[in-house]
Amino acid sequence: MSVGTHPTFENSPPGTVLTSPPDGSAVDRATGAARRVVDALLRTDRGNANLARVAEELNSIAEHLEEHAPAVAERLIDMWNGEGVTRHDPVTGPENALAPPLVLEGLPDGSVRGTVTLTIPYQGPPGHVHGGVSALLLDHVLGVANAWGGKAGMTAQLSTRYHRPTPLFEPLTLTGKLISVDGRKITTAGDIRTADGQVCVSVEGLFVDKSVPRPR
Ligand SMILES: CCCCCCCC(=O)SCCNC(=O)CCNC(=O)[C@H](O)C(C)(C)COP(=O)(O)OP(=O)(O)OC[C@H]1O[C@@H](n2cnc3c(N)ncnc32)[C@H](O)[C@@H]1OP(=O)(O)O
Repeated sequence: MSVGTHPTFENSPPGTVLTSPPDGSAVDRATGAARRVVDALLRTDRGNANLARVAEELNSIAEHLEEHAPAVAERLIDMWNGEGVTRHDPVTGPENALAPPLVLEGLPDGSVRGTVTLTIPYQGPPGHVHGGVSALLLDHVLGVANAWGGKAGMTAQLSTRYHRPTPLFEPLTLTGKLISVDGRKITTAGDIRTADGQVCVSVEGLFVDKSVPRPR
């Protein structure tokens, strides 16, 4: 799949931001607030006497948003309108409260890199990141690395090795790089490291040059 107007390491300066950073718009600020709510709900005292009222208020906010939501088909067209850098995906999307969100930059050697600190909503083992969350983040990082490398595709296989538990509450650096292209098959590798360089998770992905058509 051609990467169209996507920046690549051959046509763009090092440090090019490859994801959509939060831009201070109302939707980004609302999404940031929703992330705080998810985190705070997990942290607040279970006996917090105001939780019944919190439930009522959050349901009222959800009803307001639903009342203003166009048909899903229409929203999907709108979401996929543009140059292809998404604002809604669950890893980098500033409009998606499930996304940490991770910001990725392109490096001159063809790799991509981003740093993120994950908190309780992403917990698996006590005090550490859920393995599925690590795989989700790395799958996306590899996808962005493919685009930066000049050849995008869909994940066919993601082989994940968990070297040591990945800590919450500390900056983690995620990297990915397109390694080779063989016909329609793209091999890409990446990892998650702690600030002192310890590898917690490494992945190798096989991507196949194919895409799902954008909604119109
Ligand atoms: C910038 C945004 C970043 C976003 C990153 C997010 C990435 C994603 O999450 S993508 C979503 C998850 N992935 C999917 O849903 C993919 C679902 N699967 C499919 O659509 C297809 O099966 C797909 C694309 C993997 C293969 O497509 P298809 O056209 O059927 O390929 P096919 O002709 O069978 O195979 C092509 C080659 O790949 C190989 N291959 C295909 N699948 C696999 C596999 N799972 N394991 C090993 N080899 C495979 C085949 O053997 C073949 O090799 P060769 O050319 O040497 O004979």
